[in-house]
Amino acid sequence: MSELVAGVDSSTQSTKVVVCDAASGEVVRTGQAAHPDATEVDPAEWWRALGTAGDGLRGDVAAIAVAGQQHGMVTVDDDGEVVRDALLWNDTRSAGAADELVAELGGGQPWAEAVGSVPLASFTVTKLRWLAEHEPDAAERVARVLLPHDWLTWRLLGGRGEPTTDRGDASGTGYYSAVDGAYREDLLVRAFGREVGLPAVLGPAEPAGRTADGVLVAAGTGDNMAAGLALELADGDVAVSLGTSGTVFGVSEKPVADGSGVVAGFADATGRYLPLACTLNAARVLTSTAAMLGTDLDGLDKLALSASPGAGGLTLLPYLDGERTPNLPDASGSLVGLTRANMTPADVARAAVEGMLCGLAAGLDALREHGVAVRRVLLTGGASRSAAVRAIAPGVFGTSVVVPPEMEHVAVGAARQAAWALRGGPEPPTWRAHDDGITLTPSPADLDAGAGVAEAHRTARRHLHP
Ligand SMILES: Nc1ncnc2c1ncn2[C@@H]1O[C@H](COP(=O)(O)OP(=O)(O)O)[C@@H](O)[C@H]1O
Ligand SMILES: O=C(CO)[C@@H](O)[C@H](O)COP(=O)(O)O
Repeated sequence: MSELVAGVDSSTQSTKVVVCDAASGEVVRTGQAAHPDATEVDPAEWWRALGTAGDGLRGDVAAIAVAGQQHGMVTVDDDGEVVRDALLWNDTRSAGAADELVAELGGGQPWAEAVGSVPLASFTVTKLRWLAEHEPDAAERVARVLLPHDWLTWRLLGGRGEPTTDRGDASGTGYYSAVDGAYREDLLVRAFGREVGLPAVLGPAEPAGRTADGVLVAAGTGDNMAAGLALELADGDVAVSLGTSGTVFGVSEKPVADGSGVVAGFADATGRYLPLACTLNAARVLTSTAAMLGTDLDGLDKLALSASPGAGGLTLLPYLDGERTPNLPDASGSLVGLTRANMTPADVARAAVEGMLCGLAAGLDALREHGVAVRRVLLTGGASRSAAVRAIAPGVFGTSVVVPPEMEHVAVGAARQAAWALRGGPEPPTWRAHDDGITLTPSPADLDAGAGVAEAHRTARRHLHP
């Protein structure tokens, strides 16, 4: 056994920690702790969760990296104290600020060209505008703005020195150009009204420092970027992550600049780009539907799989928490096409799984339109464990779906980055010794049914949200 490295996934619902062999990537132990269920959270809760999930980290780990939920606004004052609870990526209160900022620059395309993405309510830059407008006293006290992974990385270093970030997570702020490798402080000032301290952007294998115990702390990154590192995405591979958010992303050598805002032009954690489409409603559509039907997730799977494709004509637009793609922050969900025949637990369960997947299929189409090759989809995130998701996804996505071996990909990607920082060199260590997982290939009947389901979803969406 070579040295050990730790990877942290501080995502929306929980913190997961994995400890891996630095040479092979073999996972030797894991831990997990829940986060509060809210869209604004005291960052101290993440630190507490890291302490619980990482219990046992001490002593034998040579390096660590933190991957965090993207976009969250963590504000700190001159003493390094948190000014207010962090506003998370799924907090939509800054939707009005997003509209203002887009209008001020003359539309989405100038933003996409400046920083890769059109700022929607998720993006940090819109949260800063909201803070300046709605909480001027708090805004006054802000000395620095950090992302969740930046703040946790800084805490690991004891709050000493200047905070750091990486190109991947910085690309989700709305005030960093991954193409130029530079902050667009003019856009931050436009949003917030004044300058504010920003973390230094580290290179992919550049360490942030060492903990008081001498553990090397790598740059860290955003959670989707870390999943990309773990999945070792190659040309033609597209990841679909089904966590709190649903994300669809691939890795590309060239940046995208989608002025419609559907595809965000993020950077990855290796120096390339990570075009990504994101929905606000993924795994929790299934938990909420299961709860409504008085069953658990296994029960929901059984019900969904007992119904026919298309759920007897029932379509769920699952905008339960508003929606980001399409940009409908104030939307609510709709069940369309109810009849006496399909008003059954089985059809409702099926419509929930199909509706969630259709949002991601639309993201997949948008990625294709922006030149991302889609030869197969790799499933990750909590809801990728669902038997119904695995059965229905190949038809709805219209392509082969790979279910990689069970592991926490975000945390493993962070661990791989930690191993890279430890070893150095131009490329991360090769960890793909493990097998590729299960490949699910859609039959012609699955493809037909999936196309019908996606069309019904599009029709319902056009009708209800023209
Ligand atoms: N077998 C399953 N079927 C459906 N959903 C599942 C299953 N197992 C876990 N989940 C869901 O996955 C979600 C957690 O996934 P995760 O990727 O960790 O989310 P996040 O990164 O947003 O915190 C939870 O909502 C949980 O209910
Ligand atoms: O905002 C995005 C992507 O742009 C989200 O994907 C967040 O990064 C949160 O991820 P999960 O906690 O849902 O995995």
